Amino acid sequence: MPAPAPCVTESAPPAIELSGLVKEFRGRRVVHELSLAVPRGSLFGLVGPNGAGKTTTLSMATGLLRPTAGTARVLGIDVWADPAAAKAVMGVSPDGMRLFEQLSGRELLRYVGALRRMPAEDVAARSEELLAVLDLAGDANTVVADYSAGMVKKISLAAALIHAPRLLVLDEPFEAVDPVSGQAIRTILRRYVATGGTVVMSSHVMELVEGLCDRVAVVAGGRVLAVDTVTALTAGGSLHERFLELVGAGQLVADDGLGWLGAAEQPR
Ligand SMILES: Nc1ncnc2c1ncn2[C@@H]1O[C@H](COP(=O)(O)OP(=O)(O)OP(=O)(O)O)[C@@H](O)[C@H]1O
Repeated sequence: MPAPAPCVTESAPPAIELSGLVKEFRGRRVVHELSLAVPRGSLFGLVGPNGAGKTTTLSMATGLLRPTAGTARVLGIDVWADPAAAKAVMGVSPDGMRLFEQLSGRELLRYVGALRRMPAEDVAARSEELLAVLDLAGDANTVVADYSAGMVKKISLAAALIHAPRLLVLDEPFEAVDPVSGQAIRTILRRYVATGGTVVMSSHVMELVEGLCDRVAVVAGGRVLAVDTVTALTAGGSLHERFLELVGAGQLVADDGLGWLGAAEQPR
């Protein structure tokens, strides 16, 4: 697997530094002056309920969505002032981003490698290795349009990794991925961080974040409710419990809610 270039120094700026990020869609504010620092070398989880602003925040942090206000820096580079430099040090797997679907998985990786101006022989070797570890070798010549949702997630991760970036930003990387591939991805991410990389990933699966990540931020309503090490945040409980405490039980169905949804006799 390609290892990220080592870059860790005491005084180095954080892997991601978001300051006062705001996003408004047609006047509706969905991210509210959000500030967050992700230390280098972390495996950082971003969790929050549906509509919390995770994808919007990650999109602003990676140069995919222009903030209404605020700044985003990756490894010290201002994403919106110097997007080319910022994108060169990042690998991004956005949620729902359309890939070049008429290319096969192998062609897509070669294309991404060429866009990254990598030597063709490196791209070829890394592509085959990534396809193998992600269990896509048998479908390497299938067009991405014919991939399942889980296969699309995996080829998108491979495309994000191919240039051995120093920072990986992954929106729901495990969604729709089978357990065997999930295990392979966990191993890849742990090894990547152990060799100097930083991962920021969003997920809805608390157990996954608790078992994999070392730091976590809980986001709701476009604001950071808590950010800490997983150990500190879950002290005395699980991330699942802590998440429900932080986000509130307002989203839960009241005991007497949906009373009509049951095995009651249906009217004839
Ligand atoms: N292009 C858009 N136009 C208008 N509103 C948007 C747009 N994209 C996102 N939103 C709104 O911004 C809010 C945050 O959405 P976002 O997709 O960032 O949440 P999320 O935390 O990633 O949710 P999920 O866990 O469901 O994927 C939601 O209220 C959503 O409706």
